[in-house]
Amino acid sequence: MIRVVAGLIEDDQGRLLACRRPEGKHLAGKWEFPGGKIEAAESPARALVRELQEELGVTVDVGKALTPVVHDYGRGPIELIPLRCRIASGSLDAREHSELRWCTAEELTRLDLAAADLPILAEWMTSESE
Ligand SMILES: Nc1nc2c([nH]c(=O)n2[C@@H]2O[C@H](COP(=O)(O)OP(=O)(O)OP(=O)(O)O)[C@@H](O)[C@H]2O)c(=O)[nH]1
Repeated sequence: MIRVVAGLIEDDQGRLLACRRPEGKHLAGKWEFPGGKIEAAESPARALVRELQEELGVTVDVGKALTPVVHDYGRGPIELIPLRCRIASGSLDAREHSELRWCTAEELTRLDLAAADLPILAEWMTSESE
């Protein structure tokens, strides 16, 4: 199964960073939490640090994991592993997304999120902030 890590990046106001998938990719136009495929022999946390450096130009401190979600968009199952994190250094640069947006919980519920992210958002909304 393809394993994918997704970063729940929180700011000081308790908002999360949502990222919009660009045209030409699977799920174009949908919003997601930034991250990507975990490479062989790589931990989810290590993969998240690498992916967020590549796609957003930031270094993150990785926190707690939420419950992984298995989802199939019709191309085979993926396991999406959510990790809470915070930006430690760097400034955000949308290198692989069409748009970045800091969102409150209420704003996130109104975004057109990728289906696999919906249970993750629901769990995040009921969890205490670290
Ligand atoms: N990064 C990321 N991927 C997600 C999320 N939710 C979700 O369903 N995915 C799916 O996980 C897969 C891996 O994401 P990716 O960003 O590394 O892959 P990709 O689009 O570059 O490659 P692909 O088009 O071959 O799948 C994609 O099919 C993507 O749609 C999410 O919140 N973050």
